[in-house]
Amino acid sequence: MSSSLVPLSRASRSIRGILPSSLITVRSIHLLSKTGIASACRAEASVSALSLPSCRHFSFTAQSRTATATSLASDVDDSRAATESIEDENATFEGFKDRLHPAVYKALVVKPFKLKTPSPVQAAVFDMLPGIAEPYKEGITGDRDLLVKAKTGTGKTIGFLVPAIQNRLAAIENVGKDAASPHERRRLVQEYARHTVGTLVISPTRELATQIATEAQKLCEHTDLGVKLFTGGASRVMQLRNFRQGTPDIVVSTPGRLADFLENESDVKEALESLNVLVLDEADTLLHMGFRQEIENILTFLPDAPERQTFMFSATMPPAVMQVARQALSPQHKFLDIVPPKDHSPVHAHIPQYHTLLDSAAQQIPHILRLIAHDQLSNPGKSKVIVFFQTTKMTQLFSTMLRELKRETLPAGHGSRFYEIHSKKAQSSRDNASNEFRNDRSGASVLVTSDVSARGVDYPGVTRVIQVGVPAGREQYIHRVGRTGRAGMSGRGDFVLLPHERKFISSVLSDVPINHLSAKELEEATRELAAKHDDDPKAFMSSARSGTSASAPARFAPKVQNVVEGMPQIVNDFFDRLDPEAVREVFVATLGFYSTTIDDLHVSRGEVLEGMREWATEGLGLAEPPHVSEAMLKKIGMSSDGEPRQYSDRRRFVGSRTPFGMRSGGAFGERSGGGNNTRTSYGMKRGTSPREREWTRERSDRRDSALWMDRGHAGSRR
Ligand SMILES: Nc1ncnc2c1ncn2[C@@H]1O[C@H](COP(=O)(O)OP(=O)(O)OP(=O)(O)O)[C@@H](O)[C@H]1O
Repeated sequence: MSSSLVPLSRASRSIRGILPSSLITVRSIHLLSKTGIASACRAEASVSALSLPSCRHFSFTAQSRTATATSLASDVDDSRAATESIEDENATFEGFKDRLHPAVYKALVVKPFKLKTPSPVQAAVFDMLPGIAEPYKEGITGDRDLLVKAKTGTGKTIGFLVPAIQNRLAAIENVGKDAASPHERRRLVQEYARHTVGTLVISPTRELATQIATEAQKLCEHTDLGVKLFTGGASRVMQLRNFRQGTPDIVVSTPGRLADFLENESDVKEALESLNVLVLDEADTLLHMGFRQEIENILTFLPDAPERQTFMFSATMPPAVMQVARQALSPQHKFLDIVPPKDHSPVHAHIPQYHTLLDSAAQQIPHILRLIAHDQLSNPGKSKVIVFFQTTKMTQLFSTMLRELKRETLPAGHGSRFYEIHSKKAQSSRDNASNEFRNDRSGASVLVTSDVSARGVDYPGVTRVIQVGVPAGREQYIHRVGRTGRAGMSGRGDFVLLPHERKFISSVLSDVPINHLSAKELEEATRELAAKHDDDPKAFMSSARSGTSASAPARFAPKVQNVVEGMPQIVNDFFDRLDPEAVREVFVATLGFYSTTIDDLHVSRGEVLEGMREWATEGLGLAEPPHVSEAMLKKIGMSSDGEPRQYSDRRRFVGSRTPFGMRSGGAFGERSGGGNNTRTSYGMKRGTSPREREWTRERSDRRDSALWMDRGHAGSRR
């Protein structure tokens, strides 16, 4: 965002934003009171029998039953830092009844949430109520800003929304206390509520912003408060109209759309000038390079501390970002680290994690399919898998391939439902996919996605997260795994690495409890489960029928063993239908990705390039590795001096049919240059996917080719 966004009148103002650390002295130490910690820990006691439909047991592991309050000054004066842990005791929301506003309490406990027990992070925050939700008034002091680190899926959203909502309710209550008449007071309250924003929540992705706004709306159900959502990719006009109707008590936004409105819409700008509470969710992402400048600029439009309270929440807080975070908070802020003192892993111990280092890229697709098959067999009628890929292009290609292959390679076959989310999709299509996956009850669903789904997004009941290839850093790995095992439920993480990515585990994830699983072990485990199914399909599927998640569980093939055994051949035969040009696009995009993560790989650029060449030939059956000019390699930071090796082996798959480098026509405008991949056929040669075959037949039947062209292209436009 350009610096012109900074209003001139405010440009010279002292911004409690991102200032050089030397300009701010961390001078206060604030610890949670003993009672505070005690009740935080009480809340973490064996919590169960919650009535959330998706969450039968919200029980935290023994290791996670300790709240830690650490002074922000600990690096300044270690002797004054403190860590306390208190024994578990049972706790319920009832215990916080006198601290929660009756309307908020009702939303949490009665309807719509029907929760029984606060999570550790919620208990720690609620224990600071009502003080933490006190609106600003002259002379107010105390620990009003919060920096909170708590594991993924532990209810941070409610943790920050409750004090934010209570702050707004209290602020409205304070308006017009000295008014001459009740009528005058009503007028003042209306005026205030209509023209000021109480809380602004900034979130890095549209999906997450939408989810937070929904959660806020539910929490406000028994109040008159209004929730407004600003996100890119949706109609500006509609969002502004919505903002101007009712009251903007809580505004949830992504940074880009917010900056746009602040710059161009004076009423939005003015309403935010008297903001009470700012929440940065996924704070480390927002304060990291990609968003930092935009956030800095947004901060210039908001009041400074202490008028503005700031809450920052995340599951991860790398030291460098922590420094920046501290500078964006008031000196009197509190740091809640809801991670047990000896548990340095930000991932729950109850989520078993496995990594597989593939011997060859040829194993990649079979291994991914086997992991999905293994999940369907391990969780019959309840399988819900998320597969993460490194880039949008890679996500598009694998989404196509997995959909095309599902019928013949997965136990639930055609009944397996696939969803696709990435930034090249139109927002409406992203929203639909997100909602449908969230509500999917097929018991055999798979979301294929890029990192737009890595953080914060809550899909209850995800049984497994599969990460294909190294992510963009340690934090991203943690957040991706955090899409499973949420709210105390079980889950599993699998991480699939190509040979050139082998050093990532030891160099980046050394403190994460991650087990090795060989491709062979998975193969055997899947085979065993398939045999068990085939022995007695009825008994095997009985858990699916008794399970609560699937409404009509997808049925398995009668002989799952045949499916499992036949999969490698089906995959090999499939390569013939792949469009080499699409593989080349993915190849280039992935090299670009590696150029930004090369330090985490601890291998040379030459080795990565070689590894990707093998991926294209061994893994995806190209006759030869894609040609990328030296100039292009230089441009994307992946230039290599090494000689490429000779490729001969897997030419049989495509080489004879489609000369490398020749486009074969492409599928419905969904080719290079991006565009919105609303079709499922990215990466397929024309006429090779069932749907395309069908459409191609249709086309030849019709004389009106123009009509066909319209149909073919319509879906790929935004
Ligand atoms: N006290 C509670 N009891 C039971 N379930 C809860 C409770 N609080 C929140 N949940 C549920 O737990 C799930 C995870 O909550 P939420 O998305 O807020 O987690 P988070 O900590 O923000 O995760 P992430 O770090 O991934 O953003 C949601 O489905 C939410 O409705």
